[in-house]
Amino acid sequence: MTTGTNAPRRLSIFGSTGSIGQNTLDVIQQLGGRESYEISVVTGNENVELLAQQARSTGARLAVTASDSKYRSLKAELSGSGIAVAAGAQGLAEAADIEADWVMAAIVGTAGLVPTLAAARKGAAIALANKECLVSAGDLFVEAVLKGGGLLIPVDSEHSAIFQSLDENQRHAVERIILTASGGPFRTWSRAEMANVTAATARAHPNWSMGLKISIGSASMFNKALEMIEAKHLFSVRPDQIEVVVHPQSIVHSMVGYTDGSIIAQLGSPDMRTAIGYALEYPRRPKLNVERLDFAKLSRLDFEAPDEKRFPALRLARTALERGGLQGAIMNAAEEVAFHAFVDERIGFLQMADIVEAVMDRMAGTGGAHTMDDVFAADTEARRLAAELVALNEKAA
Ligand SMILES: NC(=O)C1=CN([C@@H]2O[C@H](COP(=O)(O)OP(=O)(O)OC[C@H]3O[C@@H](n4cnc5c(N)ncnc54)[C@H](OP(=O)(O)O)[C@@H]3O)[C@@H](O)[C@H]2O)C=CC1
Ligand SMILES: CC(=O)[C@@H](O)[C@H](O)COP(=O)(O)O
Ligand SMILES: [Mn+2]
Repeated sequence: MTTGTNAPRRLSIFGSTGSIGQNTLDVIQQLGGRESYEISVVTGNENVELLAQQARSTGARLAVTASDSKYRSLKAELSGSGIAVAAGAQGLAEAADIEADWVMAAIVGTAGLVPTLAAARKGAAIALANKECLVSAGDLFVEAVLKGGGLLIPVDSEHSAIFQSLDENQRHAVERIILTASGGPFRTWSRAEMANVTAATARAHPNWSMGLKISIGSASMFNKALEMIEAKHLFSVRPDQIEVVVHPQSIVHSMVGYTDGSIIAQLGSPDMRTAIGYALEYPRRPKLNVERLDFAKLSRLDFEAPDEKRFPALRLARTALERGGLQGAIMNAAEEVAFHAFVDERIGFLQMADIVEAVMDRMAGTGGAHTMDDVFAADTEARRLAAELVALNEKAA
């Protein structure tokens, strides 16, 4: 995990062109940029102009686009730079293979699983923004990190908050973890009002500026559903120890409840750079230029119970946690298909949960998650079933 006494740490940013990726590069810049760190790899997908710009400004050794069809334009953008270029699944495998001490896992969706797993197996410290890795591969992913000898440092704001609030010496006294949820743009809306919303409305998060998938997930609360499962694997807690509370201001990022009744929370402005900086410099805290909370100006902090009738995703997460095995992989895969179908206007907003639930129920008898092949097979079958349901829905409409 270290390169030697004085050598700069080598960092790879998977998903550097996205919201988390750009925030990561901002944090790296704030903390000294090329004077402090060496950038091994930057990866993106469609946005090769930005990727090339990032590769040049960071002096990365390798730039990878996940899209085979973008290889030539990335190559052209970086001609004469001396930066190696690769593409597709092979390119992502190369990205994971290059020596790195720390990897930001910020590719969106299940596409992030294979390269992140490969980097974990090589022993890099994994700063995990991509929650889908853990929801899908769960304990197998954690095992790979442990076997690789690296660290797993949560970046998701709630899990970073819990990580920061968990005292390892008090582990035995952890009673519950409390995930905060903003409630998204439809927090107060009825199901009838949500029925016809568009992706443009659903993606408008009240507090955070994020990529499309997670923003839609906040609106449907599937983001919180994924986070419940992510929490189980990160913190080895029982499902009944995981609570969700709606907190519309997104100032309290999450909390840990202890057996003496104490609650330890982490608070801050809704800015992912704090969690990213914490993961980058862990166990030290860096000095970051992010907005400071002014308690005199915060008029109020509200908390309310989540409504699982209006937001069934939370109930589905409980079901997945209770059923265990491959249900996380199944829920994750079906949700990804349903998300794309909603964005493509093939299904309505409320149908996302209907489809995920139907796929989970149909696959409730699937065996355990013993190997990664089990995970990939469950993922494939869940996607097939979800796609079938999307098509059926279109026919009926
Ligand atoms: N945004 C946030 O504040 C938070 C995000 N997260 C998690 O972090 C992850 C990233 O989120 P976010 O930054 O918002 O997402 P974005 O959509 O903003 O960025 C996604 C990144 O993944 C790349 N990408 C897209 N499709 C593929 C693919 N098939 N293969 C490889 N790379 C691909 C994109 O490339 P390109 O843009 O070039 O097409 C981009 O670099 C998600 O798992 C999310 O849940 C967690 C907490 C907060
Ligand atoms: C920044 C972050 O971690 C997101 O997951 C964010 O918290 C989404 O908020 P909600 O899902 O609570 O709306
Ligand atoms: Mn989160």
